[in-house]
Amino acid sequence: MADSAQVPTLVYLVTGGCGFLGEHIVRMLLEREPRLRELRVFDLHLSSWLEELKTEGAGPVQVTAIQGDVTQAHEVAAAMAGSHVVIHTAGLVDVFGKASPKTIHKVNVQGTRNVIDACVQTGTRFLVYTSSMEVVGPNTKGHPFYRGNEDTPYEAVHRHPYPCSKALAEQLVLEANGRKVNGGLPLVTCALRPTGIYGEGHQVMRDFYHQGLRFGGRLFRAVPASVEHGRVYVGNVAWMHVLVAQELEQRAALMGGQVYFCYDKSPYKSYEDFNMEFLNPCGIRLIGTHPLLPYWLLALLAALNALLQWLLRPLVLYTPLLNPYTLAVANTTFTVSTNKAQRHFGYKPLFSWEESRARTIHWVQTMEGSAR
Ligand SMILES: NC(=O)c1ccc[n+]([C@@H]2O[C@H](COP(=O)([O-])OP(=O)(O)OC[C@H]3O[C@@H](n4cnc5c(N)ncnc54)[C@H](O)[C@@H]3O)[C@@H](O)[C@H]2O)c1
Ligand SMILES: CC(C)CCC[C@@H](C)[C@H]1CC[C@H]2[C@@H]3[C@H](O)C=C4C[C@@H](O)CC[C@]4(C)[C@H]3CC[C@]12C
Repeated sequence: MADSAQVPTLVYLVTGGCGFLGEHIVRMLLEREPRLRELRVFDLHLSSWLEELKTEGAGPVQVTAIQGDVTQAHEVAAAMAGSHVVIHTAGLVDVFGKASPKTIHKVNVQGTRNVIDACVQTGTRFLVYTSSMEVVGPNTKGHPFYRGNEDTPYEAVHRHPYPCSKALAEQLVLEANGRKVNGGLPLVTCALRPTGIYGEGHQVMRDFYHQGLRFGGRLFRAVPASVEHGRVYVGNVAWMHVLVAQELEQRAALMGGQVYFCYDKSPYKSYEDFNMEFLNPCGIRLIGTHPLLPYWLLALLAALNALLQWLLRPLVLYTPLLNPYTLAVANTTFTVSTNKAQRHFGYKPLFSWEESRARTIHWVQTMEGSAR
């Protein structure tokens, strides 16, 4: 990337730019990448805020909305032609059985292969991939990963289609580092592994909030408070993506082919206790200091849900929050403690915990159908 502090020259492409994380990345790039000339937002479904951004919020940057499908190689290549950096965040995030394993594989693995091939074909040299903590774990054996880092040994065993697909896609991205792109220069790739992302726009938080409202302002504890679940604020995840994209050229030898957990100062808590940091100030209480139902009963209910999903599939899509996989993830300690991103590219969280919390609470309070 040419050093062009005065004249913006860079063209970025963000796949999945209309999603929860994608929107934050798009807005962060517009705020924090002064070298940006054009920002291409590629997504299967284009959002209405993009139109507003194009007319009002983008300043001198040209924002180009591209409705497209990452599973279609020609669409990806056409969108990518002439871009310098790709942030590939599009993905099918499904742990509830909404999509078939085949579709998850197609979008997450074949889609990523198409992005890599398009880089090679069009001469795009820098690729940042949104991976996931799930590439590591929790594993199917329920082993805890307690404040581990990128080098912590852990038996990564995947069976669920989502983590399987993310692990395969990440591997493709890392293996592609150094591949020659059109023009003869090497591709530089990097993968970011967020833990559970929270913040403005988080669908699962929205679901828990509405469930709490339906139960008269109450949620019932299902996971022991002692199980730690890693969480990271969406603004900090977006900032990490932008920083990696900015630093990849200068630090290609160090950063190329590397993985980084996404982290910030969010506290270590159980999944439910963490959610209560936001839902409590919005009028929702978590009932019980211990899970109200014993684990064996929850496991039975989860298995029953899985059976019902299978039986009902020909008639209706039954996708409850509780299934054997979500129960296992929520009940297994998985937290991260690392400074690799700081050492390699100077990352520091842009948002403090207090700010992340305040922004998320404000979003819940102003959500459609909220109690206020
Ligand atoms: N949400 C989390 O907690 C979390 C944690 C770790 C990693 N991730 C990863 O972050 C990325 C973004 O996740 P998110 O939570 O913002 O999900 P999201 O569903 O809100 O966003 C994904 C976006 O990708 C788009 N997309 C899906 N299929 C597509 C296709 N075939 N072609 C083009 N676009 C397509 C969707 O329309 C959507 O806008 C994913 O790759 C996910 O695996 C998410
Ligand atoms: C016992 C149940 C009632 C609790 C249900 C909570 C469950 C829906 C939550 C718990 C943990 C959540 C996952 C976790 O934060 C990390 C990720 C990684 C990311 O790549 C995709 C989302 C995912 C799987 C979260 C999904 C929702 C989970 C399972």
